[in-house]
Amino acid sequence: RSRMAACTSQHALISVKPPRASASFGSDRRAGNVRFVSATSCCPGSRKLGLVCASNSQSSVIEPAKLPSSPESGSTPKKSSEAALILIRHGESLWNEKNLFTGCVDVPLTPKGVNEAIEAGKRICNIPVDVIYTSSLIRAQMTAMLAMMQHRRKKVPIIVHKESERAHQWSQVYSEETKKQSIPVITAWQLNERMYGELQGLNKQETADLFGKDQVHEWRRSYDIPPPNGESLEMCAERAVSYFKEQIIPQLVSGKHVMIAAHGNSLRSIIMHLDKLTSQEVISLELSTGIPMLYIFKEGKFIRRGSPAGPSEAGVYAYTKVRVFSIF
Ligand SMILES: O=C(O)[C@H](O)COP(=O)(O)O
Repeated sequence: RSRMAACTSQHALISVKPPRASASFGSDRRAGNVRFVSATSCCPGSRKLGLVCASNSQSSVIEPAKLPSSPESGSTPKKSSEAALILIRHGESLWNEKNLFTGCVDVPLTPKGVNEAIEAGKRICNIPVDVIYTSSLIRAQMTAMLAMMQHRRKKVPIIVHKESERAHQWSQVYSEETKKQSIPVITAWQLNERMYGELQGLNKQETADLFGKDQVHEWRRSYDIPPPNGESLEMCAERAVSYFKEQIIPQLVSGKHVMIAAHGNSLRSIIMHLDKLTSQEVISLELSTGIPMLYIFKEGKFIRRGSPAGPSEAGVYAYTKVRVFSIF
């Protein structure tokens, strides 16, 4: 708490309120998964500038979040001036576990990743979700599905197949009632992890030993320097943020609550856009696996609400100083 207060006064980015439900916070409570690392200490394990303090931080900045409501039934939400946007980086994959560059290689979750996805689902179980977007990669899809299994509405997430006319036709649902109990899951390659080029499959530590720590850090975190024959974050942002603007924002504008399950770098590029981070600031943005982040879309603006807390703290959310950004 005092650490956080110090952090707040130092960087003036987080507003602190005493945790109301601190007694019920579990030991794994994580305040958020957006972490800035660069200079002085903000939270244990991070080195500066907590937009939201690093995961594993005991204390959190919380405030009851006012969440948009969702109609209790019906697949078409009423037009609302507020909509929830949940972003989740997939849980740990088999190659995260082995510390291998993964990029667009389609690797499944580990048992730990499965658990992370389930825990993520518990954190968002009370937040309405009308439509889910995932990348075309299995680790993001597994995460989305496992998370939705925890949702209190118990709607069935159904992947929308549009890869061919036949796939589309053959996956039709002919009951309006059943449709109401379903959530469409739209998969899009544009949300895939950045393509890591010739680093895919290489061990991150061994690559750093071979090419030097600084070179590998530049490939992994710089904005516009691509790894050999791969995508820079800027290139990844071109497709991911364009898709977000063209396909996802219209859903939010129409009042639909959206969840996106994607990847470290495709989500970094979207967060960079939402939070108007500079190409310097995004270097220090790290996302943990399996921790959801909540934004409220209201009147054309995104309000960052941090990371929803676990189920024992229903109604209490990690909260960062509200930064409002207009998309228009
Ligand atoms: O593709 C990968 O290897 C990871 O998902 C993200 O890796 P990074 O943290 O090295 O960008």
